[in-house]
This record gives sequence, C-alpha cells and structure tokens, in this order.
Amino acid sequence: MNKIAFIGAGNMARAIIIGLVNSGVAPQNIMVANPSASKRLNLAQEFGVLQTEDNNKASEFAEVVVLCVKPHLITEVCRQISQAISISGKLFISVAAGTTVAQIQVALSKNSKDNLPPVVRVMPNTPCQLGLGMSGLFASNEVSVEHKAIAEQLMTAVGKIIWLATEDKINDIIAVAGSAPAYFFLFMEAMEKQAQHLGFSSQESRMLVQQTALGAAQMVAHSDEAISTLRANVTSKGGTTHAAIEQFKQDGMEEMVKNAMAAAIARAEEMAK
Ligand SMILES: NC(=O)C1=CN([C@@H]2O[C@H](COP(=O)(O)OP(=O)(O)OC[C@H]3O[C@@H](n4cnc5c(N)ncnc54)[C@H](OP(=O)(O)O)[C@@H]3O)[C@@H](O)[C@H]2O)C=CC1
Ligand SMILES: O=C(O)[C@@H]1CCC=N1
Repeated sequence: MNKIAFIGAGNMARAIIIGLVNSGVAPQNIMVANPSASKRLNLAQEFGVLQTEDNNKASEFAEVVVLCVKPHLITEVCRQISQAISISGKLFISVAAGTTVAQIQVALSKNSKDNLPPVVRVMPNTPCQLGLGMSGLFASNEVSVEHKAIAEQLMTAVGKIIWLATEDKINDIIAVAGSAPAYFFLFMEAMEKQAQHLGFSSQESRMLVQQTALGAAQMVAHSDEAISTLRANVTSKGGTTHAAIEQFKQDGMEEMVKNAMAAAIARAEEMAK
C-alpha cells in the first residue's frame, strides 16, 4: 500500500483509519494532520499512525492525500497545500459532501496553466471503521488506471464500493449510504425510547433494539430473498406485525423516506454552489 495522508482527523477520517489499520495496512504508512491535538494524538496512541499539525508535512509524506475536512474548508486547505509543496504525482481523494472535483482541482492548481491534478471523490460512511463501509467513487478524467486501482484498494479495505459514471451520482450515494447510517440510528433511537416507555431498563432497551437490528441486517446480508419477502415472512395475516406495518403505512413512512432522501440530495446540490 502507498503512503497515505489524512487531512482532518474527525469522525470520517477516524472511521477509515481504524478500518485500514484493522485490515492490515501498516500504521507507519499513515500520517494524520489535524490542527487541534487531541484527535490526532488519540489516533497515534491507539493505532500507531504518524501524526502532525501540519497539513503540508502530511501531504509531502504521502502519495495519496485523503481530504477529510468539512466541505467549507476543503478548497482553502487544498490551496494552502498546493502553495507549499509540489503535488505532482500525488492522488487526491476527497470525502467531502457538496464540493465538486472541479472546485478541488482549481484549488489545488497554483495557476491556470498547471495540469489538473487527479482527484477521486469518495462518499463513504462511518461503518468503514468495522470494515462494513459502503462507498461510492467517482474519478476525474485525470485519474490513471493505476490511481483508480489505489483508490479502490483503499476503500475496499474498509467496505464495499461502487464506481460512479457521473459525479452527480455522488449526491445520490450521500442519500442512500453516506448519510444513511444516521437514518437507521434515528429509527433505533425511537424504538429504544419506546422500549423504555414499556418499562425495560435502558440496558435492556438498547440490547433489544441493537440485537434485533443486527439480526435483521444479517438476514438481509445472508439471504438471496428480496427484502420484501423477509418482511412478509415476519408478517402473519391479521397478526401483530401486520398491525404495526399498516400503522407505518398509514403514517406515510414510504413518503417520509422519499422526502428525507430528496432533502439530503437537495442539500448536497446547494452546498456545491
Ligand atoms: N461523518 C460522516 O458520516 C461522513 C462525513 N463525510 C465527509 O467527511 C468530511 C469530514 O466530516 P466529519 O469527519 O464528520 O467532520 P469532523 O468535524 O468530525 O472532522 C473534521 C476534522 O477536520 C479538522 N480540521 C479543521 N480545520 C482543519 C484544517 N485547516 N486542516 C486540517 N484539518 C482541519 C477538524 O479539527 P478540529 O476538530 O480540531 O477543528 C476535525 O477534526 C466532511 O467533508 C463530510 O462531508 C462523508 C461521508 C460520511
Ligand atoms: O452530513 C453530512 O454532511 C456528511 C455527509 C454524509 C454524511 N455526513
């Protein structure tokens, strides 16, 4: 594996780094840069990765630079790196929502005559930390076959991937996968709360919800059946599940999911402007 720099040591960087180290990537090949000390020092202590407060030092160290800062910071961070060091030959990977390849390439180019640098946009999700991530990848025209293979190797180390033919599909991936762990957490939170109202202790409520969600997800993962069939298998005619599902339908669950995913896409489009 190439040397990898992470610019930003927040939630997403941490998730990918944990997944990479657990998949066998040597921690000495990973350097993480973050302005405040605690997150990068924790990563260094827990996993043995190298750390610095200097984005330029980390970028200089690596052949692959993974940009993991918030979208509003990404172009400024890129500008600072390209002013300070030679970025020639490096592959840039951005996980930021709502910042386009073109915006990143312009920020990375010192002047308009420079060749545009290769950029892969990745939309991952936090289950990467368990090797259970789901990422969508889009490569700019400047990305070589070798660079594509590197991006693919990096993200398959922490989960499953799909390549996207057009950049706008990144926003769809945000709605279906990037943001989506939070939808499931929200659903589980609501169930946990109701379990507590029914009189189960907080520990019992957590276990009941967690184990049921895990079991259901594993059934989907290990079965060739359609998800709707798995649902039907739980739903006896006129029974308890039927009563619950009918209530969900009456309360407009499908519409809610559709609107929530559309809101995520709309926000990503807005952020890119
Ligand atoms: N969280 C998620 O589930 C997902 C996030 N993403 C994307 O990942 C990116 C990061 O999100 P997330 O990890 O959640 O955010 P976090 O806020 O957790 O992490 C961002 C990190 O960037 C650091 N930072 C701030 N300024 C700089 C700088 N100038 N140079 C280097 N590092 C800096 C922050 O440090 P400090 O705290 O010290 O200021 C912080 O540790 C976003 O662009 C987001 O769109 C994509 C998919 C999923
Ligand atoms: O909420 C966000 O903007 C980021 C992108 C996908 C998940 N978290």
